[in-house]
Amino acid sequence: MINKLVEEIKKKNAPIVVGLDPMLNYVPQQIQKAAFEEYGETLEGAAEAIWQFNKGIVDATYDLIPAVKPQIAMYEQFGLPGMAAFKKTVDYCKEKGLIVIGDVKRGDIGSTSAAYAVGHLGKVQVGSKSYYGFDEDFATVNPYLGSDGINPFLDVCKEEKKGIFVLVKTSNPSSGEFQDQKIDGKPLYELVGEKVAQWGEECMGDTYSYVGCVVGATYPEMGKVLRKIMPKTYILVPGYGAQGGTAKDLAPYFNSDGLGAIVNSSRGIIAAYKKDTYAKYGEANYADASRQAVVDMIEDINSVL
Ligand SMILES: O=c1ccn([C@@H]2O[C@H](COP(=O)(O)O)[C@@H](O)[C@H]2O)c(=O)[nH]1
Repeated sequence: MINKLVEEIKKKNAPIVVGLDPMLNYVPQQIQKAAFEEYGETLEGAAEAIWQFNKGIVDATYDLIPAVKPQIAMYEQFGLPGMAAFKKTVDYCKEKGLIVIGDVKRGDIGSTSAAYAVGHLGKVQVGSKSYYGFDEDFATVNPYLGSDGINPFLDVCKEEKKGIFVLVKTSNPSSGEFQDQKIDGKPLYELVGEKVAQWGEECMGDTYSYVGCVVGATYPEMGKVLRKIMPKTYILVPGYGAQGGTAKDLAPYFNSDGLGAIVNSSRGIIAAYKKDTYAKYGEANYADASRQAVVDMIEDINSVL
């Protein structure tokens, strides 16, 4: 899957991923109204509304982008109907030829991580049969439990030809509380980066490993150091746009081949119609606003490569 990700990024000349993080207050009134008329103001109604919203955005942008990153928390908040909307979104994006990065941030003791890996990337055995659960192409993984928590994901990735993105330096303001702490003079995020490079060596695609990492756009100096520590690791970069990361910060996340990083924007794309720049589209044409925001983001990122 890492080879396909690289191919699609090159083909579309778009090192970006659209984050499908639907909040109900981003969903235009006409979509909410139709969903609530059918299902009432219920969890089912909310799930239908976010699914229809996502579908509109995917239909308007899939030809421009290589990948999407649905954030599972935004679906989970609506309970089982929300999880069904997550699955529907994953399946629909794959039908449209998009690579799906499940932003699920899993990781636990070995046996539990194995179940997460099977549920999100692999197949679960039921008697003599086996079934895919959510079936994303990549999943984000929290490395805090160490190799025990990562290895089951690597096993499933090898079998299924899928991949993971391991949290190395997250974009949020308090990420330094633990991640920047020094151990024998080295910040923890660097130690995790070294470990990611090591895990990745035995999981190589053609040029990049299918063990990727997450480094926030909001910490460009650290991004520069981490790029060097993990030359063959694809970096998923959240924090562009709504969190303040800018294109000029991002050049050091890429390798000299112009590859090696994929930049995420969620609110900046899916709620573009709420921003002054795209207000002319209006709520009814929210998907057209998202398309224009994607075009602008691609141009912005490519301008620094
Ligand atoms: O370090 C991290 C890791 C994950 N995220 C996730 O990315 C998106 C960002 O959304 P925006 O609206 O573009 O800010 C969201 O799903 C986060 O959970 C992150 O921001 N930082």
